[in-house]
Amino acid sequence: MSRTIIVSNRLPTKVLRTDDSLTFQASEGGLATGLGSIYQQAGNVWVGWPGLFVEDATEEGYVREQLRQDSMEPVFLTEAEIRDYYEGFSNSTLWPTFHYFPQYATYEPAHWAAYVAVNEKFCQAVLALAGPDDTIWVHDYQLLLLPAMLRAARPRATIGFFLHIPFPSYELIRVLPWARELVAGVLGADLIGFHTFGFMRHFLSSVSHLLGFTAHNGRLEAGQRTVLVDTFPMGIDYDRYAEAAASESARQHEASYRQVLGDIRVILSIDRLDYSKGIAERLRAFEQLLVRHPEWRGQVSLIMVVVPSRDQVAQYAVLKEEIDELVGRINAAYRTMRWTPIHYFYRSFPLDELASLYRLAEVGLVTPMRDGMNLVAKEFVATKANDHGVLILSERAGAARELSDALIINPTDLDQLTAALHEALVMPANEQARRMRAMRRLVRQYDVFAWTDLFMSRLAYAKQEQLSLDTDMLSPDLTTQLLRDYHAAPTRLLLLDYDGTLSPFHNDPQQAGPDEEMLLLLRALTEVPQNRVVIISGRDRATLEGWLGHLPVDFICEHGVWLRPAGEDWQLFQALNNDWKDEIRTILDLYVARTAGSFIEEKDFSLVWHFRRADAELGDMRARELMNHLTFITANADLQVMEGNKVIEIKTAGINKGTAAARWMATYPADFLLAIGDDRTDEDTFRVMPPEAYTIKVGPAPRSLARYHVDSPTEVRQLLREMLM
Ligand SMILES: O=P(O)(O)OC[C@H]1O[C@H](O[C@H]2O[C@H](CO)[C@@H](O)[C@H](O)[C@H]2O)[C@H](O)[C@@H](O)[C@@H]1O
Ligand SMILES: O=c1ccn([C@@H]2O[C@H](COP(=O)(O)OP(=O)(O)O)[C@@H](O)[C@H]2O)c(=O)[nH]1
Ligand SMILES: [Mg+2]
Repeated sequence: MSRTIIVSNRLPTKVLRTDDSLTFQASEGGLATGLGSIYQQAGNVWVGWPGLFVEDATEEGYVREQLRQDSMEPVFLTEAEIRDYYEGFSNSTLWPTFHYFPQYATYEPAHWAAYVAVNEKFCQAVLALAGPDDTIWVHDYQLLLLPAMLRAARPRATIGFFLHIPFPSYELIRVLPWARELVAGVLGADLIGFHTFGFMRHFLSSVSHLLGFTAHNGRLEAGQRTVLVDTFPMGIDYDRYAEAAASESARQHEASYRQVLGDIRVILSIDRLDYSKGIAERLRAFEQLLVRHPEWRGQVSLIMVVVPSRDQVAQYAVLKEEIDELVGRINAAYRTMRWTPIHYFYRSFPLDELASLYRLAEVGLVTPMRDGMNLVAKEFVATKANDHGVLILSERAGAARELSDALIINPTDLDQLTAALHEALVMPANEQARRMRAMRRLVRQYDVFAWTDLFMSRLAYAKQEQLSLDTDMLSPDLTTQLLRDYHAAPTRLLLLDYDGTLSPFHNDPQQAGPDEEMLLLLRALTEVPQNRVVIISGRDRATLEGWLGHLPVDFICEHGVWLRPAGEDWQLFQALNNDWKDEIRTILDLYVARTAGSFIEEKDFSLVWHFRRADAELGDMRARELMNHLTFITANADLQVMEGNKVIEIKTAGINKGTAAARWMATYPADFLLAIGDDRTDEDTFRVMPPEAYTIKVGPAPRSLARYHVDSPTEVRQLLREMLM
């Protein structure tokens, strides 16, 4: 049976050492609480760190055994690994960078080395567990390299990746000396998920800048593979929180708190201690509320739960002091014998007590500077069965994309935050109910189970698509077969594309002329009497004639417009007119003016807009725009618009490499047929070839009509050399 292997840095259970014994306790933090509800289904297993340094093999065996009973597989980490990989690279480099606090980031090569090593350790743990049909779902920033590591070991594995924290703008990620490796690591997955479209957009932009891969509609052509990228806002286990809040135990806790508080109204704040959460700013806003609206003194208290987190990381320790100091100062300044402004707890609470706090609170105050999602906001909503209560939510939490009925605030705007607190406290009941009802419906519908289902079904789809369009790599065995057929054939037709096939791409197309090796190879191939060698290219005839005209090869130029069998004169595929050129050239001129680095190439019967030298993203955006523009204009003209590798070409309809290749096969029938090409326009050639022909796609994107693919022109030349041996 196939199952899902969940992999994350932290297991949903953490093991604590108290005096002489070990205790097993639920982990805090959104990832563990969110996914904690689902991993035990259907034989799934969760791989991660149990939060404990084991003392010896016996203890390790014991913990492993205990966790296995709950479908967890521990990855034990040493103190040095936790220092350098977890506190170091994960939480002192990646976390601050991804949350837009680059001033807190450190860049330590030793931390990077540990990060690589621990990702490798996780990889080994997963490989030891995963069968070929299992689905592997990797979570979060601590394991960015893991998808590619797994892919290298298991090329056909089904791998999903989800990032729980923001993905920042390229301008932040580019600062990291390891930016390329990190992004490439994630691309080992078949599907990559983010909480919001904003994070996804930043990721795609970084991939394009760092690795040169572009995406259309969330489909990223990444080297040999297609990777799907999409947004999946994570939900909570709604029923679990709603039930916990309705439980007898939560009611009792609430009643006992109420007894102590009297009729004081409660604002609630819950987070891990983290500078991304805006805790200090929240305290200042509460203080300002007491200053600007003294009527709330003695009436309203802030209950603030701060869960200890990453306390070995310097910035967290600094923040702890700041919060302690602020709370102390505010309480000292305003408290009375019967009223405490801030009830501050620096520890974690079990679910039933947490639920009673949610019940107690009229206002949920969630004000992170940056947050991937923020599940506390959703939990607060889930517990409000009576639709009474107001959520104040930072516009920079992922949750704000969904919970638009909250009071949405900018957490750096202290005045706005203060005003929102006041507004929440005076909001009429019917308005509270209207907002809360809408939010509750959403949180209930898109719960963590819906989230998992959406991700998993999309992952299955990604995999299926990947497999169905897979073109086989031209393996040594297949090469042997090809050579055998070639040598056995009395006549052979070899259709060779030029750019990207015989010759690697060059920034200036006019610099991509043949080198000595290519000329010798082509000459040698034509000297074999059984061979007919055809250069089938999109290029203009003058250029190709200048480069290769002295060789006895056939030419098919301008995508089939101009033809020249070896030793004969140039001829047109059919009579053509050029009346359309002026109008289209005017449009292309506009795109050249608006896209620095792009230019127009004019051929006898076509016009080409090149954007290889433009900024990758801008070029891509303009290309979309131009395609739309041209589709509209060429609809009634007898023209076709073709997208190639960083080019858009406009020419007379009905002629392409395929029509020309078909004419060649009819005119010069051969027993052995070979077509090699790298571009979308070469797909026209592949399409007309009979099934027994050898068709080979060159370069990254493996989705092709060709039967086989090779990596680059280097392999093409190698193959041609072998044909001569
Ligand atoms: O494992 P820790 O270092 O103790 O940190 C706890 C977790 O914090 C982060 O949670 C994130 O995931 C939530 C669910 O998607 C999301 O709501 C929140 O905005 C994120 O910050 C972190 O991403 C996890 O890996 C940690 O385990
Ligand atoms: O005493 C506590 C306080 C909080 N939480 C949980 O910790 C999670 C915090 O997740 P969130 O997405 O809000 O932020 P993160 O800590 O993941 O950045 C929520 O599910 C809370 O219910 C908890 O288990 N015990
Ligand atoms: Mg080409």
